[in-house]
Amino acid sequence: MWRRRLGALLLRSPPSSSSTAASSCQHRRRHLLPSEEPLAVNRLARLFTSQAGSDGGNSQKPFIAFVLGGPGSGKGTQCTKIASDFGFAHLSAGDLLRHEIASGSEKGELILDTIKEGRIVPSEITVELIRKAMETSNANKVLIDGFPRCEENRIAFERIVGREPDVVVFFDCPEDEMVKRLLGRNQGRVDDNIETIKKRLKVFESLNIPVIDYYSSRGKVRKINATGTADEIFDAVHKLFSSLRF
Ligand SMILES: Nc1ncnc2c1ncn2[C@@H]1O[C@H](COP(=O)(O)OP(=O)(O)O)[C@@H](O)[C@H]1O
Ligand SMILES: Nc1ccn([C@@H]2O[C@H](COP(=O)(O)OP(=O)(O)O)[C@@H](O)[C@H]2O)c(=O)n1
Ligand SMILES: [Mg+2]
Repeated sequence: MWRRRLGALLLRSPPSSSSTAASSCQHRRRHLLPSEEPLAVNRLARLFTSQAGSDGGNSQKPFIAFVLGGPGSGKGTQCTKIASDFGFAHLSAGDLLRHEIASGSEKGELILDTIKEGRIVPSEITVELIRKAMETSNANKVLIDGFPRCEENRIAFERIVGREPDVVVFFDCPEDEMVKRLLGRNQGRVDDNIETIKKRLKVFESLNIPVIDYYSSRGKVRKINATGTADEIFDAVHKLFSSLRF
C-alpha cells in the first residue's frame, strides 16, 4: 500500500544495479544452522540475554525503535530530535558503516564499494557494529536508524535477539522530495549523487518496503508523513513518542 511508482526521472534510468543489490541481500537469506551462526550474531544474543532481569527477562531489555524511510526522508534529522527530547541513544547504521570506513579497517573497502553502489552491506558486518555500539552506550532506549534495510538484516537481528523491535517508525516521503533533499545535503557523501540516489531508491522499494510491510502486518509500524518542515514533522513524532510506553 505504501509502494509508490518511481517518478518520471527514475523511470527513465536503466535498472543497472537494482538486481545486483537485491541478490546481494537475498543471497544471504539462507537460514543458518546453529553451528553456522556468525560470531557477531552470537555475541548480540548474549548482549540481550545478559541484560535480562531475574523476572525472566523482559523488564531490563532495551526498548528498541527501528527508524525506517527512504534515503533523504529525514530519519537522521528526526532521530537527533527524538534522542534529545526523549533520552534515546541514536545508533545510525549508515554512520556506523562510515566510521568503519574512516577507521581504515580491512572491511572498509568492501563497505565503501557497497555504499557507492547503493547496495546493502552484508548483515554480519552491520549487526556487529550495532552490537558494539549498543554495548558501549548501555542504553535502555535505542533508536536504530536505517536498519533493517532488507529481510536479511531483519532476520539476522530478530532471530538472534529473539524478539521484535517494540516499534517501527516509518517516515513516508515522496521520492521527488527525497531526491531534492539528498542533492542538497552537502555532507560530502559518496552516495549523494543522482546516479547512486536512483539506485538507493530502487533498493528501498525492492528490499526495504517489504520489511516495512512485514512489520505492518505485525502491528508494529507507526507511519509519519515526512513532508513539511523538520519541526512540523517532529510535532507528529513528538506525539507518537509521548504515546509510547518505554
Ligand atoms: N523536513 C525537511 N525538509 C527539508 N529538508 C530536510 C527535512 N528533514 C531533513 N532535511 C534535510 O534533508 C537532508 C536529508 O535528511 P536526513 O535526516 O539526513 O535524512 P535520512 O537520514 O533519511 O537520509 C539533510 O540535508 C537534512 O538537513
Ligand atoms: N542497514 C544498513 C544501513 C545502511 N547501509 C548502507 O549505507 C548507505 C547509507 O545509509 P544511511 O542510512 O546512512 O543513508 P540515508 O538513508 O540516511 O541517506 C546505504 O545506502 C547502504 O549502502 C547498509 O548497507 N545497511
Ligand atoms: Mg540518515
